[in-house]
Amino acid sequence: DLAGGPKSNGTFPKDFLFGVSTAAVQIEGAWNVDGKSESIWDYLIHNNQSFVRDGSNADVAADSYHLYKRDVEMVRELGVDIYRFSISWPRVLPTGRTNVINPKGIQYYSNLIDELLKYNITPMVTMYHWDLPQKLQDLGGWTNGHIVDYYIDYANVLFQNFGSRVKYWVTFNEPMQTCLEGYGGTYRAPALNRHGVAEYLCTHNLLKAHAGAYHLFNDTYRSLNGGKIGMSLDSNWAEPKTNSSRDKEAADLYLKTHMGWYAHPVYSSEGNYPPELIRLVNEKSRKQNYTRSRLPVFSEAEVQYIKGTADFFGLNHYTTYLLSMADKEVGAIPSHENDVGIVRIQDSSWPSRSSSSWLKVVPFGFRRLLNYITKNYNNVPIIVTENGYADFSGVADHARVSYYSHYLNALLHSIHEDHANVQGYFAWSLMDNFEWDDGYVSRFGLYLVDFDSPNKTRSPKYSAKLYSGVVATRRLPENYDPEDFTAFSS
Ligand SMILES: O=S(=O)(O)CCCN1CCN(CCO[C@@H]2O[C@H](CO)[C@@H](O)[C@H](O)[C@H]2O)CC1
Repeated sequence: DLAGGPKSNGTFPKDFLFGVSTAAVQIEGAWNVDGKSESIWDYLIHNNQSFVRDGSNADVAADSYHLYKRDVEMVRELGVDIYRFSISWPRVLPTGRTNVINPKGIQYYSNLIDELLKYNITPMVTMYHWDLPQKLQDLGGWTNGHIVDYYIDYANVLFQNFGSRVKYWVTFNEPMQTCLEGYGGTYRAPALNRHGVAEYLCTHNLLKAHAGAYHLFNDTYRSLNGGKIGMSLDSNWAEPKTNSSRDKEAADLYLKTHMGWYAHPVYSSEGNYPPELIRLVNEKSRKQNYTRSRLPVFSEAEVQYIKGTADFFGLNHYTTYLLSMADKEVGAIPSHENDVGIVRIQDSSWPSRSSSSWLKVVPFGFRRLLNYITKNYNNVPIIVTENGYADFSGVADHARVSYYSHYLNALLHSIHEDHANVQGYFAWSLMDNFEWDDGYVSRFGLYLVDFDSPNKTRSPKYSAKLYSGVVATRRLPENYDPEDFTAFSS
């Protein structure tokens, strides 16, 4: 049964935070306007025409750099409490370093924050949503240990300029996408593809950078301004392919070596990388004649420095996979995939019809993942910072209405029956935007964007009405049926 349970008659608590999310590269445009320098995404897309499915780029995107007041108006129309957007490092620090602080970059984000506060909407800032300044990538980017200090200096500029008005901070959006797919693969910028080595160096430095920003916030800014800081991790739910103990082991190992790769060092009571990952990479490295493991080692001091560096667990969730242990070598040698040795598929019976081929509709997976996090990370406060559905376009988005209804129903069960400490939920995304390698083909917005119109006209889809209704009433629509997946049948 796909549903996350029967129709919940629970309601969302009064103080439950409903929000909506976006990211700089995907909405702002103005890629080289008013002093902004090139990000690794500008560089990748401009130099690899075939990278984006529709040959498009993010040079203008939804032009939010100029249209942010319309964006805030949409946030108001949805009636949500909080708006999660990201700050572009190369827009604020064009050299990547603090020797040049771009006043027009600071001004843009200051204007956006003031516009939100004017209408009593709480800003949530994602400090890094994949857009490293290219000038820092030229120095090795996240594989260069000095990036830790460069990021902490960048964080300090944000806390100094916006800390009195911003109360929710996310240090990194989906670090695994940056490291595993960007440094260990070609799916994300900088598409370095040094699998087996660079994804581990990237993660090692990124976790130190995250901890450095947390301690700076905690030691210097929290007493001044209050506020909360965390990280947003992306995770699929991992269901065993069969009931065999090996498949159950595979599902558990997947969560430990993907989400846990970042969650164990920060949110577990022991800290450090998950023991399973340490063992697997050590064994493979030895067989491959490396003198030392390809997984860098945290000193005991570093383990303690990184442990506990978050006030909440940010979770980005979309879909579910079926897991089994590989019975032969998988992936490139060396690679994280080969080190872990797991095979993941999706059940062909799961409803999809999404423009994003990986997005299958599996509400029970959301409930089980929230349960898993609650059980394995000491009932940590969870904020779902992204959840949503992609289609090819149109305002009569019945599939997206159904997706949100099913996932919000699963969330209600997770809160009321499973007692997960979920404090907020953000829909991805406020509007259609640049969906990375999918360009403008795959659309996630609650608002449709007409990218051909000069004003990038935004219009509410049916799902905007669904979502604003849930926010206002704190419950699902009366006519919601958890067994109804007809919206996904082609
Ligand atoms: O099975 S495959 O390996 O062939 C492809 C699976 C890739 N998924 C894609 C979604 N991603 C997290 C989503 O990524 C997030 O969600 C949004 C929608 O994508 C993005 O627009 C956001 O910027 C991003 O934060 C996790 C990995």
